Amino acid sequence: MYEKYIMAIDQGTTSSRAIIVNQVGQIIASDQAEFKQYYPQAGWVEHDPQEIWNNVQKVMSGALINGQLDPQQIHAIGITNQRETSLIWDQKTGQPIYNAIVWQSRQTSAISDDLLDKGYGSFIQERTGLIPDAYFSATKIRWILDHVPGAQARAEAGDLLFGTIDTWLLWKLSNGQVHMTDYTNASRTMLLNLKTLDWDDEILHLLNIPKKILPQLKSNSEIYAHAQSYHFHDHQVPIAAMIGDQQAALFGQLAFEKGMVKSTYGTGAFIIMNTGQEIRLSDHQLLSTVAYVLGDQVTYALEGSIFVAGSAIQWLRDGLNLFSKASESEALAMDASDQETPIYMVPAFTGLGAPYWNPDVRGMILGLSRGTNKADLAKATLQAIAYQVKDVVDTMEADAKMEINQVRVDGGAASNHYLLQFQADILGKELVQAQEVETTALGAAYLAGLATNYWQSLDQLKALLGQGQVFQPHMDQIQGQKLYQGWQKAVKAAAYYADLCRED
Ligand SMILES: Nc1ncnc2c1ncn2[C@@H]1O[C@H](COP(=O)(O)OP(=O)(O)O)[C@@H](O)[C@H]1O
Ligand SMILES: O=P(O)(O)OC[C@H](O)CO
Repeated sequence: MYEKYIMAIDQGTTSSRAIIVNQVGQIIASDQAEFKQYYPQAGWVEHDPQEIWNNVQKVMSGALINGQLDPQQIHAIGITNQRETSLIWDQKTGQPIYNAIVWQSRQTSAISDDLLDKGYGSFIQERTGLIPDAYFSATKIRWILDHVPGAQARAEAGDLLFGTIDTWLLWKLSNGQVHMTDYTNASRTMLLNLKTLDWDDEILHLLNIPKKILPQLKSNSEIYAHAQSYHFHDHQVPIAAMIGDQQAALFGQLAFEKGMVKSTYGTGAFIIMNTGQEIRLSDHQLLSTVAYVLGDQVTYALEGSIFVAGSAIQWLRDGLNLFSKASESEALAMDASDQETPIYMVPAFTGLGAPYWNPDVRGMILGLSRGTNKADLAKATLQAIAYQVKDVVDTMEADAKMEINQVRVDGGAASNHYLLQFQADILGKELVQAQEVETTALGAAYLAGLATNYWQSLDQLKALLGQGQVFQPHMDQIQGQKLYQGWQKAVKAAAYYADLCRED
């Protein structure tokens, strides 16, 4: 008898991955492929949904080929995805009526500004746990229905379907048979009522979004459908997990206990604290969200979302051509000499997310001198990622009224040891790197395995994953405080400049 495996699809902002995991939690094969980013106007970011689907099929095949596996060896599939990114398609033809509007895109900010101007901020936060912003799906849906001729009428007639990327992939994988989402992705739409765990009729009414375009709500670990894609021929492979990628990373980090915190460093950085069965509404502009739903038990979380982290390193690489690989930033930063007046980079390319939520701020570099070189810029950029995470972790401690002793870290940029050491130093906290870098995909694999009896319990999962490198804080506290105060001044300067521009 063949050995059986779980396949997890991780559809991220810049690339898609497929991994194949064995019973002891090891990744035995994987594949990854980047896909195109569309920037139709300044501040807009879009993806082609068909290209995403092709890209996902390619990595599914690639992982099977790389592992030299027979598709029949796949026991179940889990899906995890970039969250909030939204698309609408025609239910009969399956054709998207517009590109997917990506989470980072600011093209819908007039709609969220309008909600705030009309005083709906706290109403929406109480219902959904979110601060009205272009980041979330609701404004993206409204924008597509407004901008595609005839779309509102077609939506009202029940001809159109909305989905985040989990929903789109499930719909494609099931050959258009099921239209479902999970509670974590739904909790990022700004349409889910966190208490009732149902779509919120009043918010739908406020935004004039017809309920019939929304998918059915499901837990994170159950069989939704069987894959009909060509990979599996007639073999019935259950699709048994869907979960937003940041929640998947929390699950993949095995952060099942209340108070546990993870920070993922990818395109953006996302810090999540497990708050157990309690919805903790933030007093400081963090988000309350669903961490995961297993059976009928809901676990909630507090989240700080930072829009630009690893993508600032990408900008140094592709925008400024300072180096050819993101990983080179590590050696460069280590080479940079300490300056009396440190250089600060505020990477607010698409505004600032948590805890500032200032969509108008743009990037700024302060403290340049004639001697500034690319090593200094690499260092300032990596430090900026760490400062933004500190902004969120400090806020999270204030909100949760508890001290966070340890942060579990993962994501592409978490392979940068300069970043992690500086992060531990500036937080004054221990960081624990995941032993397996693909924690996001592992989270989805674990959930698919739990739904299909591949694994039996959370305790069994805990035994699968060892811990990676630990980073302890070494920096003198006074020095750390001084550096961080400089960062806070730099953010104020960037916000002040945005205010001045607004007055013009
Ligand atoms: N060694 C590194 N140092 C700093 N940044 C890195 C490093 N490796 C990757 N990155 C950054 O991490 C991001 C990729 O991480 P990943 O987790 O794959 O992101 P995503 O899931 O958002 O597509 C890119 O923005 C890249 O610039
Ligand atoms: O694809 P990532 O890893 O950049 O994650 C994107 C987040 O889910 C956006 O909220």
